[in-house]
Amino acid sequence: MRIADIQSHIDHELVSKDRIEDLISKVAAQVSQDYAGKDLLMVAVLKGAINTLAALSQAVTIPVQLEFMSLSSYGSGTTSSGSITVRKDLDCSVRGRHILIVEDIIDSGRTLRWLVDELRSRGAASVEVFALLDKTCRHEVQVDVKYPGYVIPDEFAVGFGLDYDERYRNLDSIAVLKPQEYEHEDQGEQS
Ligand SMILES: O=P(O)(O)OC[C@H]1O[C@H](OP(=O)(O)OP(=O)(O)O)[C@H](O)[C@@H]1O
Ligand code: HPA
Ligand SMILES: [Mg+2]
Repeated sequence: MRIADIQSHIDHELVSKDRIEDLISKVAAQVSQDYAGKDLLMVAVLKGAINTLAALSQAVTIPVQLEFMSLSSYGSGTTSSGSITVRKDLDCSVRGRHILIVEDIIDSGRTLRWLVDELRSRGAASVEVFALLDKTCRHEVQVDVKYPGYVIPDEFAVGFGLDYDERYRNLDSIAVLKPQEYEHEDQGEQS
């Protein structure tokens, strides 16, 4: 789905499809070089990272293993609940493995902080991060990112895996919705 298909819902584009592809191909080249000859396990944080993982894993030139963990803290709103829910854990042990966490966005940083600490405590040999988007102005905790993505402003983004209330994940670029699209949000609800 493109912005033109849902134009009446979209306020503005933040990152075009071309810029997403450009960044992912550069990161893929670097990852292929950095992990050449190593046994790399890419861990995608579902659901948001689904598109980023698909694109990155196809663009690398080395064999990698793909695993998934489903974490949630936003639910149906635009603010973090502050607590991470594990909806699905990994199917394999990470002990002694080189891990690249693949994320769609760093906002407060809490999801990644939790996951990096968790994988290290499970005995991973190394844990690095690629996140397609980064709202640096909203970080509440510190996270080291080896492969940085695009810095975006403090606006709630959708597309390329990112949702608002489970919608818009299948948009092929990153955009901000019109204000009225967010208006049904219950301000009292922790999502
Ligand atoms: O830096 P943070 O403030 O922790 O926010 C980032 C996380 O929030 C979103 O996940 P969400 O909880 O919406 O789950 P989803 O990926 O299934 O949409 C996003 O996909 C990241 O995983
Ligand atoms: O801007 C965002 N969009 C979608 N999901 C998110 N999770 C944290 N920040 C965001
Ligand atoms: Mg979400």
